[in-house]
Amino acid sequence: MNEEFLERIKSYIPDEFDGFLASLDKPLYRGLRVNTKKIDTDILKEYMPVLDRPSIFSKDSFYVDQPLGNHPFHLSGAFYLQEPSASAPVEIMNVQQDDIVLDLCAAPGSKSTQIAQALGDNGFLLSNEIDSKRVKILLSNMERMGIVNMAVTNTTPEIICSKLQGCFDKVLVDAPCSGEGMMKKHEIAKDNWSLDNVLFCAKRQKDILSHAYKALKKDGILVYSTCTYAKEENEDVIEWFLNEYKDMELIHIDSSFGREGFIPGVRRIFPMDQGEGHFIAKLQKKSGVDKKLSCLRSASLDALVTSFLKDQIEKDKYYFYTNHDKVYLMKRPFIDLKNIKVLRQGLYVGDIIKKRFEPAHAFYMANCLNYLMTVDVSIESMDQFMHGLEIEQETRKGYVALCYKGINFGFGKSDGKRIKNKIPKGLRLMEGSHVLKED
Ligand SMILES: C[S@@+](CC[C@H](N)C(=O)[O-])C[C@H]1O[C@@H](n2cnc3c(N)ncnc32)[C@H](O)[C@@H]1O
Repeated sequence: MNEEFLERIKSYIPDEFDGFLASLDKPLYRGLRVNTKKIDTDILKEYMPVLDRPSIFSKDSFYVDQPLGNHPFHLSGAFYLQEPSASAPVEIMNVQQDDIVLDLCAAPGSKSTQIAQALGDNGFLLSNEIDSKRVKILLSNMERMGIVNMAVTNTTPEIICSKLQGCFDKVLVDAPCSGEGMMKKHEIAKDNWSLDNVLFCAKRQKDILSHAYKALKKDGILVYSTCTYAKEENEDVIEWFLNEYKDMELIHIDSSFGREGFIPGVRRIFPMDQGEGHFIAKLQKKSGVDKKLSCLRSASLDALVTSFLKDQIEKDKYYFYTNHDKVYLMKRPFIDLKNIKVLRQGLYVGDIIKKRFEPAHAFYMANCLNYLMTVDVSIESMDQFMHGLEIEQETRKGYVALCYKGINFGFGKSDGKRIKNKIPKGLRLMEGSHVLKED
């Protein structure tokens, strides 16, 4: 471990330095957060007795020890694997059902999916990620979790915030940082630590915050978080921000977890606080404008699409958007995002291909649509399906949503006796890897 880094930590917490050192040899804290958009937490607890240690950082979250990537409820998006303290920033944000939220540094999406599950039918989340590879992972996590009222964009904070000035009730800046709280996870970070990198990150964080400021509406809330301990990237950035933007006010965080940071009101989580480490500050913008996002009219649909939708969901409840034969759906009007690089807005319903409509996997991942045709399968059939195989099951002919214990994990096309596999190749399990049997 880098000596200079350790000396700095010692200067921050001299009385607890030994505890900090001891924490580095302990296993990582692991956790999961229930996706309450897909399953009720009490029901999931019944199915998964392993969920017996609630997280101290947010409701619907638990400490877990074992790897659960192939658990049927993970594959179906009923939970998200998230280090427990990483859920604290969104808990502190206190998202309301109708909020319009911007997550400015969003990939891979642990906090975006957490924000989305707190929003109601009128709420909207814009998840932006600057990195063109990471944004694809973000989108696939949003799809797996079945998020409907959202957009995933791939641009800079400067572009997104200047085009949508004064539009957001809440903005999350979960900033790129030197990642000191991740050193246990990434061995490489231990050797790569340098003060130059800390200072480089601090400069970038200030830049991102100055853009985030523009996106906030009057009275809007900004949550700033990092997973690093460096004061230069945490308290110093917030002091700079408050000094630079006089209408920003620090809101005192008074949570039951973590501890007060090195300026009053901000929160720090050290590994001795039952999570790997985070810094959180909450601020409110006291002046400025309050603009509404400009909305689009719901698209009129081709007859092919209408007849597909009538067969699958109660179509009249939703708003639609079409682009080059692709169809998307939301529970609220679509947003005008012209001149912004958008990967997705809304739930991808499918494509018109020649004279037929081909549904998309994403469409069948949102449990909240109340699909008219679902089929619940055994864990063995789910395993077969996740390997791209057909399954034998009597159902009505046509497209069916496939569920495990009522939670959607994909779809297939049935001839009445067999269901043809429609799980995208990239999501299938590899040979030798299997859907976990529940404990
Ligand atoms: C700490 S991670 C975000 C984690 C995410 N919020 C989550 O909970 O899953 C920071 C993200 O900021 C992105 N990033 C890097 N440089 C950036 C910049 N200059 N502006 C905005 N985002 C940047 C990184 O690609 C990375 O995905």
